[in-house]
Amino acid sequence: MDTVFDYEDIQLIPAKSIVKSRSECDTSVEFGGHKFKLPVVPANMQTIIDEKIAIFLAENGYFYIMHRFQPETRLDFVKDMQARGLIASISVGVKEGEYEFVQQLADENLTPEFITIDIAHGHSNAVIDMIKHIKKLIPGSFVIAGNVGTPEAVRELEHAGADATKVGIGPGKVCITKIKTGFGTGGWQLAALRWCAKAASKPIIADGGIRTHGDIAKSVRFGASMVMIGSLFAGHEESPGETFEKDGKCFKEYFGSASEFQKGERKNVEGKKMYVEHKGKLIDTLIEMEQDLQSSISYAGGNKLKDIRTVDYVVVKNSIFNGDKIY
Ligand SMILES: NC(=O)C1=CN([C@@H]2O[C@H](COP(=O)(O)OP(=O)(O)OC[C@H]3O[C@@H](n4cnc5c(N)ncnc54)[C@H](OP(=O)(O)O)[C@@H]3O)[C@@H](O)[C@H]2O)C=CC1
Ligand SMILES: Nc1nc2c(ncn2[C@@H]2O[C@H](COP(=O)(O)O)[C@@H](O)[C@H]2O)c(=O)[nH]1
Repeated sequence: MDTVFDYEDIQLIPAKSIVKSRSECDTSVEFGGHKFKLPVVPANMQTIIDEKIAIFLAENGYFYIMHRFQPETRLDFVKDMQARGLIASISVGVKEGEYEFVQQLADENLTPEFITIDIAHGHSNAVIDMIKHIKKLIPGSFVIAGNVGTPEAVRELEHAGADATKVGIGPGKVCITKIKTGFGTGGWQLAALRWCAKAASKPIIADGGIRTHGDIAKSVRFGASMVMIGSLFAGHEESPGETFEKDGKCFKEYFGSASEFQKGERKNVEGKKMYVEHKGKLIDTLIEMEQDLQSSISYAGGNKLKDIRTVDYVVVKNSIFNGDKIY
């Protein structure tokens, strides 16, 4: 591991533009055999995505991953999405009941297009066993496994059969893993992504720590095929979190999947809750993300997402915000 840095420490260096308009730049990405409008996926968390949002995203060409916190609804969810002709993309854990759920999918001949194994410490035999279980029973599903933060973990999960790995332990906005345990990639997530991407032979999802739209381009530059985002997707009109009003302003709750609010108990808590100012419609954020990424591609001197992959960059420790606030 050489120098470490995070998103705010990096600036990408512009190259001569080859387009007349940013609208010529194509932000689409191929992932798991499907084409999506953006290399971005809202976090599979209960205050970020629900069934309505999943349908909206799938119908409009965006990737989504449904969370796993209403386990009893997942079978019908898969059936419903596929009956609509939409991609079914679900999450699973690693406890005993999850093995039975995968068996149930197989028994009913259901093959969700994507299954994400959503565990805090993904570099474990528990995840390796679940990858093997899914691949044995539902070989047609594209399996995303995580979360991890080292090249060894990426290699082991890929070797076990994962089709993609998710990188990010502790960089999330409502994450307290780094404080509670002393471990993780919080504060150096972008460098960890680069470290992992160098070892990967399959796609990587960068997960957590995205604070600005420019961070999406930086993730792509450092090896991400897809970028998972929580806080920037919280607080929308459609967001599932509860609305809260203070001093005439509207806020929505955003809480961690390992918070007491998700777990319903204070045991092994590694997440917290915050209130995010109301942001308007989800589609407006997605459109702005697309426009900003088109602009990034033009600054990269190209017209496709992959043109960002090869741009030069500089490390400007703690200086790029220069006191500016983003939003
Ligand atoms: N990306 C991140 O940085 C983090 C994300 N999260 C999110 O929180 C949610 C809950 O995660 P998680 O607690 O894994 O899920 P679960 O509560 O479903 O736990 C999964 C299993 O793994 C065990 N487990 C949990 N943490 C560890 C660990 N550090 N080492 C060994 N075994 C462990 C649990 O047992 P037991 O509970 O008895 O230990 C349980 O058997 C997920 O959605 C996850 O993505 C949570 C923390 C960090
Ligand atoms: N350590 C924890 N990480 C969590 C928890 N719940 C979710 N997450 C991770 O955060 C990202 C979203 O990060 P953001 O910076 O975009 O807001 C999410 O995808 C998970 O990987 C938690 O309780 N503890």
